[in-house]
Amino acid sequence: MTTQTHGFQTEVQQLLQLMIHSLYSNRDIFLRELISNAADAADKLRFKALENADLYEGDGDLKVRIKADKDKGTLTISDNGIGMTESEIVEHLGTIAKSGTKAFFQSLSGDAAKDSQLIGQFGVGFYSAFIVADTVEVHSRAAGAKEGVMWRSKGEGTFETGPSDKTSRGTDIVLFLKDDDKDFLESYKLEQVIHTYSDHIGVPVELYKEGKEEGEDGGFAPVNQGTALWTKSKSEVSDEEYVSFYQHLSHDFGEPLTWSHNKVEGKHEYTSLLYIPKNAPWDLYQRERQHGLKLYVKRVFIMDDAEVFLPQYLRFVKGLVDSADLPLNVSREILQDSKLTQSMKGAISKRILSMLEKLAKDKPEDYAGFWKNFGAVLKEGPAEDFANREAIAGLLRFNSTHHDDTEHLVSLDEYLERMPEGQDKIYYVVADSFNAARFSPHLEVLRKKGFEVLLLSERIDDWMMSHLTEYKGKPFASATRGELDIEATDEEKEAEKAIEGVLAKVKDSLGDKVSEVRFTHRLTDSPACVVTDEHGMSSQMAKLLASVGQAAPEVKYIFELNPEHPVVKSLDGREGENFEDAVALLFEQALLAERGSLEDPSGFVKRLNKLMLQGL
Ligand SMILES: Nc1ncnc2c1ncn2[C@@H]1O[C@H](COP(=O)(O)OP(=O)(O)OP(=O)(O)O)[C@@H](O)[C@H]1O
Repeated sequence: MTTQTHGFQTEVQQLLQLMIHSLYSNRDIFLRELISNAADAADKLRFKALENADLYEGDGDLKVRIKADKDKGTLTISDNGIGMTESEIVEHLGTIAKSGTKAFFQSLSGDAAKDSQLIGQFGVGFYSAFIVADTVEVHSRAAGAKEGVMWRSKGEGTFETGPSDKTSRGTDIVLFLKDDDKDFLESYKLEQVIHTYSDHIGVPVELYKEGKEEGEDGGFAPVNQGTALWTKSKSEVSDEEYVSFYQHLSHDFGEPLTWSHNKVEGKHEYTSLLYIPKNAPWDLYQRERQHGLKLYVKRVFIMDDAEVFLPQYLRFVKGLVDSADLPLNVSREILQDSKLTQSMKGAISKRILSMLEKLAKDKPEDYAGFWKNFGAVLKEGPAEDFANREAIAGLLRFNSTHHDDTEHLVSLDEYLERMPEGQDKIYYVVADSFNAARFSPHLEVLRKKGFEVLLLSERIDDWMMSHLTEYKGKPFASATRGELDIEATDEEKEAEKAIEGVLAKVKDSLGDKVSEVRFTHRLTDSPACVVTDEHGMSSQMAKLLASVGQAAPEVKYIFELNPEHPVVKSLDGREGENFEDAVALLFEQALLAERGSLEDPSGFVKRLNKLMLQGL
């Protein structure tokens, strides 16, 4: 083997120039790239050795070793993986073997900030060594080869190759660090970076410890554990290990409620490890809060908080995904546009929902705890995740007229199970508080018929219900919106007939304040109520909009009268001011029950006092 000088492919020269300037603020990544290459070299050897175990040459204990030499100012990253032959080293470390490389370089703008982003996405690989080194020397001996090969470059257009005296299998990458980057000779710095990037990669990473006796381990001590926990099969991992891994992953001191560990094979290949925490983090409702899964690609850590794998309404989930299909240099931007990520997100969402279903079924008490902490977040689900609406609905919990207290919650399945014959809808009411919902006049007839009504009073509820149309084939029906579709009895019809003329007079009296006046059968004890149109804006939605400072159109109510109520019946005989006052009072009490407040409370009080005086 002779010593030779080679020119880098034009694109490599461009990459080197751009990268050194634009990636300096992320200089740590060189270590990730080189460790990841070393781990890949181990993986490749393992794969080849499946067919030819001789390639191990008696050394199957694959690892990565990192040694800093302060006297020489060098940092060496060594592996005993597959190694490279002379022709391989010239090809791999002299060119960029990626399709679209030319077009990529043409797309660069010359603006360092923009380009650094693009270069980061492109992937810098081995060449990132030049971010911190002014000279890089590689010594490699390929598995099965007799001779070693040397590669050396200053990263300026050319590189040299020649014989190397390396006899052991694998590759040593020797970085002659620039003066400004000598901090990478310090073990604390190395340990920190190695921990961040390779804590759970499948190959042990060892660091040379100064002053440690050079025994059998040659002075090296492990920095990472060398086994990616999620790569083990479920049966190999104990509950304690899952819990401690959760704590490591989430920085949560507590224990998770449950977890799910899955290897997916087939069209896409990935492993996911997903945890449901027991406690909500303090910033769960802060919009700018980071959330997402840790992303690994082939066991190499890529990024924290990869939010693309989790919908917002499942943002409390902690965990990781390890993909075999994504490229190592994948960026957030690429993930965002990738079909693969979208399909993984879909599958992961389903997985989490079924994990919650299982928890609800097997450990209802734990599920109740989960609901208390995260229920309000899950309620965002029907609006965000159309495809999984039914599954999400099945996980929702409600107060209902069945228990008539705030303590007991019911699921939709329980509701359906109890549904009496003749009932074909799931009735609910949304009000400002539990009691306002519970005592809402709109429920009177439903209660009388023995129909259960879900009582909702959280801010998000009205918005959530507007995204739920049915569950297991049964439509949802708001007790306060639209018609109730409950057939009137003969007596009710007669009562209506008797005071038919009243409707038009009441409408005249109220004018624009209401959109319509009609008789209703939803009331038994109350004389009147207001309802909103099936498609119109509800009181709660209007309040929600107002609370976030948005202009809400005025809610136009339909005023409904109970034809069997004596006060309503009495309208027929009233005239003039007496009639006007009675109508106004009926309307105002209906508004009070619906909204809890009036626009003109003093007018209401005056009318009420007048009525009391008459009664004295
Ligand atoms: N430690 C090593 N042992 C054996 N081969 C190596 C080693 N480091 C690099 N190589 C070879 O050099 C090639 C180029 O490495 P480089 O890091 O530039 O790109 P890559 O690993 O293919 O892609 P990327 O890093 O963008 O995922 C590798 O594909 C591999 O064949």
